[in-house]
Amino acid sequence: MGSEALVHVLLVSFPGQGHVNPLLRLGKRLASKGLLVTFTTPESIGKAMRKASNIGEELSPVGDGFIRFEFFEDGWDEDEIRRQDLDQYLPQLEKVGKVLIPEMIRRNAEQGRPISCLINNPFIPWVSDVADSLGLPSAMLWVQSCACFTSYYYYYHGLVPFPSETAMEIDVQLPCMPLLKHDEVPSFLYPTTPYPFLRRAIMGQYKNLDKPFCILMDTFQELEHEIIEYMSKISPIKTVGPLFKNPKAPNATVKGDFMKADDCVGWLDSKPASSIVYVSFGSVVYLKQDQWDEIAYGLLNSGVNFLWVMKPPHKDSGYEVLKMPEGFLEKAGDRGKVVQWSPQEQVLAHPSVACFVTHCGWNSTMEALTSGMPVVAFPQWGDQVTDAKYLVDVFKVGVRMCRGEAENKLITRDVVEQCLREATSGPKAEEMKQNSKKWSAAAEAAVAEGGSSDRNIQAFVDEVKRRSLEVLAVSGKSTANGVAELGEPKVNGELKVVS
Ligand SMILES: O=c1c(-c2ccc(O)cc2)coc2cc(O[C@@H]3O[C@H](CO)[C@@H](O)[C@H](O)[C@H]3O)cc(O)c12
Ligand SMILES: O=c1ccn([C@@H]2O[C@H](COP(=O)(O)OP(=O)(O)O)[C@@H](O)[C@H]2O)c(=O)[nH]1
Repeated sequence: MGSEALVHVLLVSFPGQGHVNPLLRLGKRLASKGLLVTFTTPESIGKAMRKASNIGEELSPVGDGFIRFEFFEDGWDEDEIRRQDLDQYLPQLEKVGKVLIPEMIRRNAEQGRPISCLINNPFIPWVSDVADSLGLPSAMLWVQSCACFTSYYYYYHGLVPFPSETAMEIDVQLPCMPLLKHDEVPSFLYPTTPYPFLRRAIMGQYKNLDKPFCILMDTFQELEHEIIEYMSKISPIKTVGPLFKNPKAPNATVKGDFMKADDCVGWLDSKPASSIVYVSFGSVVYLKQDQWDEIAYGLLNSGVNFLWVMKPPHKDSGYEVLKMPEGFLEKAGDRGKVVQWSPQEQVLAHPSVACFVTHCGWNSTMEALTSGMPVVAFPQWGDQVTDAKYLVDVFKVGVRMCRGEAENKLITRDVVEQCLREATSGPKAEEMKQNSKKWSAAAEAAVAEGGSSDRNIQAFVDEVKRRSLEVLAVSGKSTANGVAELGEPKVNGELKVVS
């Protein structure tokens, strides 16, 4: 391969699955447009990613560019339980990151790969400070909906009243959004949330919101049209989603799963079209045993086929390990399959799958919409309750099975059964399927060449390239042509291209 010069961006991710997936997908998108991308996150997760996904030391070609990985130590022992406490872990990440990320940047420059831009996702806002201190531009990838971005923005700036100790049940009206009932507002904002540390983590990002020159979002103009237009006037947002659709680089090439997906495609293949209900609550939500049992019986009683993800709890989470009800697997027989982790993108794209019982995390929401998959909404907390509202009432692709953990209500097997029936057969199911197909087509168009998200990505890449010349001119450390020299394998092997 001949010598090539590529602009180099560094992506710094918070170590959560729902954060890594969209940032890595953005990395692949940027690489496919001809950038060199280095993806970094703490080694604790790096280890899991290397084991579960096909990640090595090498540079992987993606479209016109490349992606590579470097991990950094978070300074704690492998089995440190304080990682479970974000109020302790986030300051620790900031402390070490502010030293190690500049070192990583320096090392890359010395090796002929000067970095021109930093991109982070929420919970690690100090990445913009690192960029500032080195005279580099930074951008942030927001990994939830624009509606949630707006909700947090209005809360942070105190622009409208939100539920408070004195008025818990007030509804919230934000511009260009449907009226949110008190329990449809992102639940970290309730005064009584059991997760105030997640509110603090998100608010930390808003404190630094003026630093990134651009806020990329994993949504698309046609999906949240009015609110995107409105917020664009207030904040430098650019919609680039759905990131998981990458026409130029199939996702299978580089993945960031923390757990190896169980093989279930053969089983899906063996079932009739639209006969399976896929059930998954993402990577962090963990239900209680009594609720788990009701879902199990609801699945049995409804007569559907099902693929159910039962992930093990994190060893330090304090969650009790869930069990299937006595005799459940025997009764289900070949009608059901239970896995620890699924290849969700493949599952949602599979013709045997009829609908998705989801916790409505934003990644799952975008993946379902893009795959044309109707949903049964089972939100628990955070942005999930707002996403459920949109899936059911705005996008009209879902039936609601619950309103969230705050409701503190056991959803019985009868309700589960009724929702599954409604989502898989009859006029409502048909209508949801049609709407899903419409969103899937709109999503495809947004990421296709010349579509709204594709144009935004291209504009972002052009801007990064433009700024990279400024950065290198100022730093005076430019290589002959102002960008990283690639292609000639270096003696230390760092830049060896494997194909
Ligand atoms: O990984 C975490 C951690 C965590 C804690 C300790 C530690 O050492 C490492 C990680 C804490 O809260 C989370 C919250 C999340 O909410 C999820 O965040 C997504 C992206 O914002 C949304 O789309 C979903 O709806 C929402 O459920 C997703 C996560 O991945 C995490
Ligand atoms: O069995 C599973 C469950 C989840 N996911 C992926 O994990 C991510 C979960 O993100 P989401 O925002 O939906 O939820 P979170 O885990 O952050 O609550 C999504 O990209 C899913 O496709 C997966 O690949 N296999």
